[in-house]
Amino acid sequence: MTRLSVNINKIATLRNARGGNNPNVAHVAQDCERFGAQGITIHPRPDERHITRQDVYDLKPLVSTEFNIEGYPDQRFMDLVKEIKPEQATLVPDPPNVLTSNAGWDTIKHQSFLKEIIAELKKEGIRTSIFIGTDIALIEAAADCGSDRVELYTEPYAANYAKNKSEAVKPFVNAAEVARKAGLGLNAGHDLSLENLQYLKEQIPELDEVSIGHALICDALYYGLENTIQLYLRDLQ
Ligand SMILES: CC(=O)[C@@H](O)[C@H](O)COP(=O)(O)O
Ligand SMILES: NCC(=O)COP(=O)(O)O
Repeated sequence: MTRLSVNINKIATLRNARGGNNPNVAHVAQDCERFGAQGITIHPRPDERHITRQDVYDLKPLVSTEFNIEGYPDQRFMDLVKEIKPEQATLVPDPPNVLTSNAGWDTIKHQSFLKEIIAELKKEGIRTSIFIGTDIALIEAAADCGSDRVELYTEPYAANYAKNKSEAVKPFVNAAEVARKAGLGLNAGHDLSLENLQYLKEQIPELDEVSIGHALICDALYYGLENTIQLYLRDLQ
């Protein structure tokens, strides 16, 4: 079964736009779970452009499925994650000012750093995932870092899907095979949508989890949040 983890960053973006508490991020997270989401993902960035530190504390006691916290593992992130103890921490190589995540880790260049971080998180009982591209050597190096899982950065797949979906998915199918052989669990995320999700799942049925935010929240403006979550779950059958 591939779990759908709904990334609620954009709910916080809308809330922050007016400075109040509408939409209520914690209530939306609970509703996402009630509508069938099998996880909640957040990415508390240093500038708090969407998810704030307080949101993380507010969400912790309420998330009843799987809580996945993404971010660059600086001291701020590590202290927060070790205190909150989510089911999963996803390590993302984002610099503070990046518009959105736009690359995976160089797990060869940063191997000693990542090994240390992952050991620290696993000591707390937190499952680890490394956000990564489809480079075979880097995926093998992710296993050497001791990570439980990798999350395939799927923006290149989404960007090329309309042009030629079979070509777009090939690197990801290969990467999934290498991850499996290396004993890594397999997540995927970034720019997944109702256009491209079903084909990805058909080509990589062994996916453990997809985390989806931007497109899903945009779809919810038209279909409603409950219907939208059901549509994404349908595409993961
Ligand atoms: C790691 C990943 O692909 C997403 O969590 C992405 O970081 C979303 O971040 P924004 O919602 O800030 O674009
Ligand atoms: N890890 C990917 C994620 O959480 C959501 O990415 P997106 O769907 O907002 O592009």
